Amino acid sequence: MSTYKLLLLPGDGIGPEVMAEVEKVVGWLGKTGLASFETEHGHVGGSAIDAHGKPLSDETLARADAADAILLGAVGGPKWNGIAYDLRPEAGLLRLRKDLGLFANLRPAICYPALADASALKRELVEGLDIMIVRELTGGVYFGEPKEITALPDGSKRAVDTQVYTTGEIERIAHVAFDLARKRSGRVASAEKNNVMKTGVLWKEVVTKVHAEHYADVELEHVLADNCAMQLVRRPKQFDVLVTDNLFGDVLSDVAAMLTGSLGMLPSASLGAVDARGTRKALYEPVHGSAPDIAGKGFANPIAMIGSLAMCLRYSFGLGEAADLVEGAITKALASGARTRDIAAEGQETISTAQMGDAILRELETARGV
Ligand SMILES: NC(=O)c1ccc[n+]([C@@H]2O[C@H](COP(=O)([O-])OP(=O)(O)OC[C@H]3O[C@@H](n4cnc5c(N)ncnc54)[C@H](O)[C@@H]3O)[C@@H](O)[C@H]2O)c1
Ligand SMILES: CC(C)[C@H](C(=O)O)[C@@H](O)C(=O)O
Ligand SMILES: [Mg+2]
Repeated sequence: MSTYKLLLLPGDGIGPEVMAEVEKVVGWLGKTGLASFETEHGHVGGSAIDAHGKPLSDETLARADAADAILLGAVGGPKWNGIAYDLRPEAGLLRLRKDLGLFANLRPAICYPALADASALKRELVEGLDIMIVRELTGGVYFGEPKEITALPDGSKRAVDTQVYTTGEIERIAHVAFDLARKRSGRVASAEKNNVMKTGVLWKEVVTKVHAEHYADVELEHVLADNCAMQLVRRPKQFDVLVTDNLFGDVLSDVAAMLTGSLGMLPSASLGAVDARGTRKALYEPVHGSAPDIAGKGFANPIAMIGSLAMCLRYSFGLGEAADLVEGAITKALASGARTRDIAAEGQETISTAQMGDAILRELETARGV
């Protein structure tokens, strides 16, 4: 069996707390022989600023580049609020995404059966919900130049962010979305704002062309991003694969999270292009952030982080059965009533981050007959 090199970057706030639970699962997979890992740890974000004076050291970037996959907790927090823009914790994560070419961010929003009543919406609107948001991750307004704040003669300031997309950037994310749709329900919705943005005009044009030339068997719908946000809340099950740009994808995935019960439920995979050897760079992280409001209290939900490991098993290592096992254990732990605070109904008993990790481990052991 291959041994996979995993770089663990816990980061800040609740990042290390949820990473500790994923490490239990990584250890269990190794012990049972379902997968073999060599793990190493590194710093990113605020923890890297504290350790090396910058949010991502060249050495950590080199180790990330050499790893078979990266698991990341979360970055950021009030401790680093006053720091210069390019040195903030979030800049470390953005550099990792950009320098490793992780352009395709998959953010599945699945409503687990036991959580249909924990959703922000009525049960019938979310029961069976399974949306795959495909977010472009290395372009758009996050990286476009110029990006600056300049002083004006009257003493006030002018801030500029630039949204840029090229045909090639849109084509490759469109292919990811259409290929995924073929394995799912065969439907793609593409969200942009071609009514006010040139990048939206190009986005729609390129997605339409890729569809016509290669994916006539897939159903394509174009939707304006603001309407898309509303539709996600009005009738979310109309969507299957939802492809969109970097900024809209960031916002729409947080909206989708609340359909599943909590931001603590959404995992993600950030994938690069497939190389000649058939491998690709990949980073797996929860959609949520460092949650400073609950950090250190021991009640963060580790499911988004553990679900991100399941995505890693599936997308980086082709270990679909192990991924199913982990996702099945999450489903069963929830079905047995395990609830961190964010997904508990009023009056329902809650458990800690570590107890949720243990509940998932117990279900893994039961499933393997250990
Ligand atoms: N990928 C990342 O590392 C990432 C993602 C988003 C935000 N951030 C950063 O995190 C910091 C805090 O941002 P924020 O507060 O706007 O967003 P956040 O995602 O950290 O938290 C938003 C809300 O969701 C709750 N929440 C998040 N994850 C949870 C979990 N696993 N279990 C239970 N509750 C959870 C938090 O308690 C908070 O109330 C900022 O510095 C931001 O830039 C980082
Ligand atoms: C922390 C921040 C840079 C990041 C983003 O905006 O992409 C986060 O919100 C996310 O969703 O991963
Ligand atoms: Mg976000």
